[in-house]
Amino acid sequence: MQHFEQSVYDLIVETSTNLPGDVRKVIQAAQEAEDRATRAGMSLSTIATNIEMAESNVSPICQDTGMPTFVVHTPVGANQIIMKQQIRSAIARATKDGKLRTNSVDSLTGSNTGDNLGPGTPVIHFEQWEKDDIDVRLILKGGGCENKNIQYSLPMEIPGLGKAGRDLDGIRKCIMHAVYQAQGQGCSAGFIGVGIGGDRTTGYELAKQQLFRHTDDTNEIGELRKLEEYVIENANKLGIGTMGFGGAVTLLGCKIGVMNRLPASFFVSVAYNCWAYRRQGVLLNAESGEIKSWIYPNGSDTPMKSNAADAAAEAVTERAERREVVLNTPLSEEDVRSLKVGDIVIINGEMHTGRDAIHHHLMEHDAPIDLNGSVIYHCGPVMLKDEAGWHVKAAGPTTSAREEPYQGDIIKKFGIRAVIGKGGMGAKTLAALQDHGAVYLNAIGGAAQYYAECFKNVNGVDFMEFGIPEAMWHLKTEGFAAVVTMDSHGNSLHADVDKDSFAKLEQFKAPVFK
Ligand SMILES: O=C(O)C[C@H](O)C(=O)O
Ligand code: SF4
Repeated sequence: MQHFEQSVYDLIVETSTNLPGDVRKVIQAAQEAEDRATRAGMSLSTIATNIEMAESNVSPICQDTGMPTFVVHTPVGANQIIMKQQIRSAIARATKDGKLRTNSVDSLTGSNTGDNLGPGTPVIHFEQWEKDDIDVRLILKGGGCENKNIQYSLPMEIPGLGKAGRDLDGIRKCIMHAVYQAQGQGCSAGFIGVGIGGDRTTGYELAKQQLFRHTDDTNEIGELRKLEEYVIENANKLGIGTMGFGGAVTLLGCKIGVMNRLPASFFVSVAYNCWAYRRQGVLLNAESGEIKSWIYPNGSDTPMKSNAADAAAEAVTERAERREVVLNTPLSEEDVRSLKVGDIVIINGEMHTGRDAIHHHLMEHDAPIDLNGSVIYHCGPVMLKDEAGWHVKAAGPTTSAREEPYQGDIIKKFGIRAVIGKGGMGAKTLAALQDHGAVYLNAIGGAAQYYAECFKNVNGVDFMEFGIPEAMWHLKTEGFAAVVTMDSHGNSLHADVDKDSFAKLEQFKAPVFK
């Protein structure tokens, strides 16, 4: 077993940096289905470029490298204690090498362990089997999409869809609602795993297990296969689209499993996974721990299409239809008041990251720097330090909705002019944008390599005590492009898409599976 740790390390790196071939194919099909000249089409092109960049940089596809979750099948008698130790050391090494973000946080103190090890992290499930080899599978599922998991307890009344009973049609309603409620916040277009039955814990486990299925497999249970097909076809009629920008592709995959339940309980548990659907696996020789084969198709065999001629034609169409505005920081009130939903903004100058801990902190304290006219980026990057200083290794946006309780007050208190994030914000922030003169810009979630390239220098950092993802990084920025989705005139693309998709959801009220 002298190679076991190295094999697990290779699995971690591959999972974090090279999206598997079956997932790539589904994303390519989405690119073909979506009109390239729309915001959703453009976002999918950016996603495709990001996938390629991550592979060639051998760097994380998304900066949120998730909760590392291993499922290990071993021959009877294999030493699981040693395997666990080696998995943990492979995790720590991959973190040190910048292949994983420091993602393990003490829930009471908020302190980051710095090596992805701690109570409950990583998650390792062992199972024995009759075979001679060891099968190790890993999924890296990020926090934003994890927050969009949802569990239903039937029978219940589902918003927009009415009564959902303890039958296939009730399950159908739960799943349709699960896709609706995620909107763009879990970095749609996404994949869902559904667990029918079990208790609250095993139901979710079953849902997550579905995410280990191959994208093109077929469900052995006839009625579940039909339900999977129904959901894929109809969830895509909700019009939520990539990043919640509206569009033809909202859901990329749906896998449903079933287990027994207690007479009193009927849970439908849904695990939502973003497009950055990072899961891989290896079959290992149980003697040496060497890799015999990979379980899912290798990403490198499915290059993402980036047709230069198409892209150029697209850019011309784009320019004709949409305004592109270049802004240098600090921004003035006049700069941001002139922006409208749909405009593309290119930012140059200094930008500051700020997410959960910083927003909470700034409510009661002063900022370490002058934030007048500033741009705040909701982002928890992957950073590495060498002799030359800090470097940005991955830096896509995080879900902005979590800052909704603070954002409006923070904008006014410090004179912030632009907030960049993903998934949009609510009514309180929209009102503050209008009052104060500020704008919300939506970046493409998960496109961590694409945005990391825009950061030319790390000018400084504050609040390192909050850990790398939560610290306030001051970054010299060139050519950071994002779309105005909430402006200072009371318009919100997010509110519009939500309202629109809810009206569409209501059309799925009538029974389908009797
Ligand atoms: O933590 C992050 O960087 C992002 C998170 O996965 C999110 O989707 O909000
Ligand atoms: S930022 Fe988006 S792509 Fe990355 S883990 Fe979160 S939900 Fe997934």
